Amino acid sequence: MGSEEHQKPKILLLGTIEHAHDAWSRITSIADIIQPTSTDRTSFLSECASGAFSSCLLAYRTFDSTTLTGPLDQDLISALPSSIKYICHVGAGYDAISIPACTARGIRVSNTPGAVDEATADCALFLLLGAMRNFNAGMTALRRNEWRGGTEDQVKEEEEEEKKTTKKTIKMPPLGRDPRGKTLGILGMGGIGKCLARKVAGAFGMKVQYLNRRRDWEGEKELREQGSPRVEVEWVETMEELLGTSDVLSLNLPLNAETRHIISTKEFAMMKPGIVIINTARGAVMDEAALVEALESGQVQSVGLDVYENEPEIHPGLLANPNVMLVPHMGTWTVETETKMEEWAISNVQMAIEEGKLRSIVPEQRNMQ
Ligand SMILES: O=C(O)C(=O)CO
Repeated sequence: MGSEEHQKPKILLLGTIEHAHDAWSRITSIADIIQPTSTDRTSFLSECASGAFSSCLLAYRTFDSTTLTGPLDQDLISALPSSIKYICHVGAGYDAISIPACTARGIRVSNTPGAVDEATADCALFLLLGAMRNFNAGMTALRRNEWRGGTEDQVKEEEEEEKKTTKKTIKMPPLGRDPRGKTLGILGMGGIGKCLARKVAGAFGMKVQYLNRRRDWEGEKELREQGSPRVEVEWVETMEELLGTSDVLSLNLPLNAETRHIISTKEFAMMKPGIVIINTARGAVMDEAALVEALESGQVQSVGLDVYENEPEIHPGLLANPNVMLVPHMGTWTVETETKMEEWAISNVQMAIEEGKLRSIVPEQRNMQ
């Protein structure tokens, strides 16, 4: 036997292993790890051209490694050595990777779908309640040393004044709305959407309806049979119906060429006036400039956002609006979930090395498995 046959496969590590060290140690025992020395896209492309990664079988990448490589678009995929056969992404959303470019080069891509569901749905729940109850306006007033929009003394003074007259002078955030009995419309009924449906029905007593590319009969049955209390979800056939009859809209669909700006001026006009919108998917599924206008006109009452069109930049119209609750992309930001995501991605690496296939290949490539 030649010595080549005993060589371990090489793995290109884009990003770092933060949590799943035990799982990663299984990989380091069966593969050699190559890490780039470059610090930006230009030098990364030069490093690719220098042959530094030649003979790597697979690339493991984190969401944050985009700051090094930029998006894994056509140019970057073409720069990778032809030995790369798999890209194992840590995260559910893989919009930073051009799947057509990978498919054309025979590169199979995996993501970590189920691992993110609970934490992302919890984040949506937080944003939903915060946006419905106008908590952001009250919380930011407090940080300005104001009590619900005025100093405590001012408020007391104004209360005294109010007793003498019938004049209402106390500055308060507008009254919020209770979620109970309201209708949540979910756009995109995947794992996160279903998890959210279960949570809002159980915790808040909300009604749930959804729009998806296809009606998910199996998912509806699961929700009915496993939900506690029973979760009855209604399927709606059109965007008009979803937007026109939902009190709250949650965006839970992946970002791709078809879903970019799926919510824009025309869709805002179809919405029930005063709707509340939650986005934990990707910023660019909604047209941010159009959202700012819809908030200013009052067509949209309030929003809760975890994701933005040009992260880490946020539209100034969103930052300035007290009816906007903002979280800096922290949907999966928990020890348990980040660990689970890394472990899931590592299980894809292990399967690729040992069995030549992926545990969770992206849906567009199912026929390549
Ligand atoms: O899993 C994802 O796609 C995320 O955005 C987590 O940060």
